[in-house]
Amino acid sequence: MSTVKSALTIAGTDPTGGAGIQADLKVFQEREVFGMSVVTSVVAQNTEGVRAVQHLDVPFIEQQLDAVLEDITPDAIKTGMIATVEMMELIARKLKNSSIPYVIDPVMVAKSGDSLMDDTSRQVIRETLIPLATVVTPNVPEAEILTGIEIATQADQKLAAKYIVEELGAKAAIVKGGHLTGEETEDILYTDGHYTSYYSERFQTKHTHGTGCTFSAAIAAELAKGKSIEEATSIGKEFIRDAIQFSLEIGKGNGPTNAWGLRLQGLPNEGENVHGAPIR
Ligand SMILES: Nc1ncnc2c1ncn2[C@@H]1O[C@H](COP(=O)(O)OP(=O)(O)O)[C@@H](O)[C@H]1O
Ligand SMILES: Cc1ncc(COP(=O)(O)O)c(N)n1
Repeated sequence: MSTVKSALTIAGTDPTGGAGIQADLKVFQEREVFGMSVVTSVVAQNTEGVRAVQHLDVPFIEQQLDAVLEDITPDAIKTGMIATVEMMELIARKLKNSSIPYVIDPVMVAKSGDSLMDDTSRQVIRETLIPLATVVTPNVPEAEILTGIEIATQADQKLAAKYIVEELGAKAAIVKGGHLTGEETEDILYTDGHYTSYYSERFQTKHTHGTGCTFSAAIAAELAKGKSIEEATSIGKEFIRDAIQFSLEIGKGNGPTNAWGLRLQGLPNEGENVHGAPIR
């Protein structure tokens, strides 16, 4: 029996590699979890914005899902961009009786401001997918849409996280604080009647393309390894912190997070490479 853990992402694409499926797979690899993917929508986007979107036919998404699930049982599943009600219904049907840890990043709008989910789907995700989730990881605007609560403070973040669990039926919710202000970022987890805050310094950088994808994929990878929700969130927070600290100046717009940031934590001394070996 293989002891290798695997994780499946069901999401949209980013041909520049910074967000969506491509980002998720890089994170899974970094966390040493075997990454698998089912594409929902193909997105013509880059670090500057979204140019066009093509949704795949739902029966074809189902064929991809069946091809994976009839062969390999993932140890965790993550969904990202699920743009239509029909896609949500399909995924809900497939995951209804599953006990596989399931992370929902309820992707609604790209960093560039382009919409990745239509208005009806923003409401329907509350009834179809959220109740099946082990963890939901909304940013502030997404949490506002899911809960109807305006979020400006830590107390509002808490209310929203609790609402997603107690009213919408997820096992846990993390309302992320990236869109708020302050010297620190605070992400607030609510599960089993308790709140836990996860902090990091706030980096002054515009290179934050794919932060949400990176964070939720790291959490999914850790859940795949059997970590608790709290442990997985803690590792996810460390992972995204370093991925943002060492984010990449690639492209003309908002550059991507760096999935190998964690490996650069101890910056090399001058004249050494990142592994401490002398540069010749
Ligand atoms: N400038 C920043 N410095 C440090 N961490 C950040 C920064 N911006 C976002 N984060 C963190 O990245 C993760 C995703 O952030 P957020 O911007 O809230 O969501 P999204 O990427 O989905 O819009 C969270 O853990 C958040 O706290
Ligand atoms: C296919 C896809 N999924 C998600 C995002 C969100 O990215 P971000 O994490 O920057 O909000 C994106 N731009 N494209």
